[in-house]
Amino acid sequence: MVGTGEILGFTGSTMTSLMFFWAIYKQYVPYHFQVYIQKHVSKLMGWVSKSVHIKFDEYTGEGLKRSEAYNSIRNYLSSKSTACAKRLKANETKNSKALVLSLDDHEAVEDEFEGVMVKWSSCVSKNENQSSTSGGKGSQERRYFTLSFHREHREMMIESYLEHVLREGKEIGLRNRERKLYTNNSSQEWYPWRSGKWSNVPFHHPATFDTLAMDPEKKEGIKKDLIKFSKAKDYYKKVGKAWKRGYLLFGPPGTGKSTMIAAIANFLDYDVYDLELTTVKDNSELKKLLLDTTSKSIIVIEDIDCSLDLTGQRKKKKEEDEEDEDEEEKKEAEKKSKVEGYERKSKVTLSGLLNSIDGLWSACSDEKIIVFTTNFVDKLDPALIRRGRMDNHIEMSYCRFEAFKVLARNYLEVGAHELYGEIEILLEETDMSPADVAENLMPKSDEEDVDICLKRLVKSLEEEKEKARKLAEEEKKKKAEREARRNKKKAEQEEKKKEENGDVAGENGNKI
Ligand SMILES: Nc1ncnc2c1ncn2[C@@H]1O[C@H](COP(=O)(O)OP(=O)(O)OP(=O)(O)O)[C@@H](O)[C@H]1O
Ligand SMILES: [Mg+2]
Repeated sequence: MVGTGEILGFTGSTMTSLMFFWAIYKQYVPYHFQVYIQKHVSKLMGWVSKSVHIKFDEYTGEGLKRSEAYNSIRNYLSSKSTACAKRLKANETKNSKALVLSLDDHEAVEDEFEGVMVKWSSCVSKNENQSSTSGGKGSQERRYFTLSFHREHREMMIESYLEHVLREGKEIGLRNRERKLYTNNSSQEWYPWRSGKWSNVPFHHPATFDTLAMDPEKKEGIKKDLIKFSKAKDYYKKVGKAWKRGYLLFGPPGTGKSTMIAAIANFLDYDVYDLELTTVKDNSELKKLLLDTTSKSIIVIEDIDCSLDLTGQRKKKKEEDEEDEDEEEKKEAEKKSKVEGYERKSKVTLSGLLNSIDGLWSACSDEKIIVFTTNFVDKLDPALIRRGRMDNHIEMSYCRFEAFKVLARNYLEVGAHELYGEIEILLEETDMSPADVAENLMPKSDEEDVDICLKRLVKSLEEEKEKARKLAEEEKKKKAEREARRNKKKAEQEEKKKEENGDVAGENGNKI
C-alpha cells in the first residue's frame, strides 16, 4: 500500500519539475513563439471543450473609446460580485461620500439566468507589442471581461442574456453616476492619456425650479415640456425626428438664464456640457466634440451672439436705419471688436454650427437638450433660432412681483409683509433684474432682519426708478436735439437746392 508520505513526496517532486520547466519555457522560448503556441493550444482546447467564451474589451475602436458594453458589464457584475466574489475593488465616487465595489482583476463570479449558470472572469493582459510612446496607462494594460457558458445555451445567451446584462448594467450606471459639468479642451489635448476632448468636475449646482424666480405659469409650462420630452423616446422615433430639443434663453444680464440651465439639469438629472465655441478651431472639431457627448445631457452655448459672427445679414439693415445712429454705431463697433477677437482663433461658421446641431450627425446619440443663451435675441440670425432648431424660446425678464415672492421666500423665508404692496408697484414701474433684487434681499450680517432687507430693496427700487426717469429725460432731450439737427440739415439742403435751381433758371433766362 502507498503511504501518505510517498504521495506527498511524489506530488511535491512533480510540482517542482513542472515549475522548473515552466521557468525555462518562459525564459528561453522567444515571446512570439510563446504567442504562437498559446494560440494553437487555445484552438485545440476550443475543439475539445464544450464551453463558449465571449470577450469584452475595455477599449474599442480606433479612437480608443471606452466601451459602453464593458462599463455596463462592470456595473452589472458589481451588483453580483458584492455578494459572492472573494476579491473586490473599491472605488470612490459621489464626491467621496460612497464606495462602489467592483470585481477585482483576475477574479471570477458566477451568474444564473433562467436556470443556466454562466461564468464571468475579469482579466488583464500586458500590451507587449505596443510602444510606450503611443499611449499612457491605458495602452500598457488591457482589461477585458470573458463570459463563459455551455455551448448548448449559445442562442439564449446571445439573444437574451447579453441584452439583459447590458440593460441592467446601464440602469445601475445611471443610478450610481455622479452628474458632471464638462468643458471642452483645445484640440492639442485630445488624447485618451491626456485630458480627452472634455474635462469635467462634479456638478453640484443647487438651483432648482422651486428656487427659480419667474412667472409661475411659465415655469409650469417649461417643466411640463421637459417631462414630455424626457418620456418621448418612442414618439420621436415614430415621427422620424432625432430625440433632442432646443431651448433659446434670452433676456438682460442677471435674469437667471444660467440658473435656469442648472435647474433643468437638476430637474432631469442630466449632465451639462458647457461648450466654449471660441476654443473650437473649426467645424470638423465641433462635430467631433458633439459626437463625444453622452445621452441624457444638456449642451450649452452661452452668449451665442458673442461666440460667432451671426449678424452679417442684419448689419446692412441697421446702417439704413438712421434713428439712434450714434448708439447703434457704438454698439456695433463694440460687438465687432469682440467677434473679430474671437474669429482669429475660431473658424466655426454658422452653417457648421447648424449642421452639427441639426444635421445628420445630430442623431448619433439620443436624449439631448441644446441650450443657447443670449442678451440680444434680435441680433441672432433667424436660421439659428427657427423652430426645430430652437424649439422653445424662453424670455427671462426683469423681476416682477410673482418672481419677487419666490426670492423673498428663498432669501428671507417670508411669505407676506406690509411693504409688499409698495414693492409690487415699484417692481411694475422699474426694471430690476432678479440678481439685483436677490442681492438687496440677502442679509449682510446677523443684525439684518426681514424689515431691514425689504426696506433696502424699496430704497434701491426708488433710486433705480429715479435713475430710469433721468435717463429717459436725457434720451428724450438727445432725440429732440437729433431731430432738430436733422431738420436743420434738411432745411439747409432744400435751401441749397432752391439756390441751385434759381441759378439755373437765371442762366437760362440770360441765354434767351
Ligand atoms: N430668475 C432667477 N431666480 C433666482 N435667482 C436668480 C434669478 N436670476 C438671477 N438670479 C440670481 O442672480 C445670479 C445671476 O444669475 P444668472 O447667472 O443666472 O443670470 P444670467 O441671466 O445668466 O446673466 P448673464 O446674461 O449675465 O449671463 C444667480 O447666481 C442667481 O442667484
Ligand atoms: Mg449667464
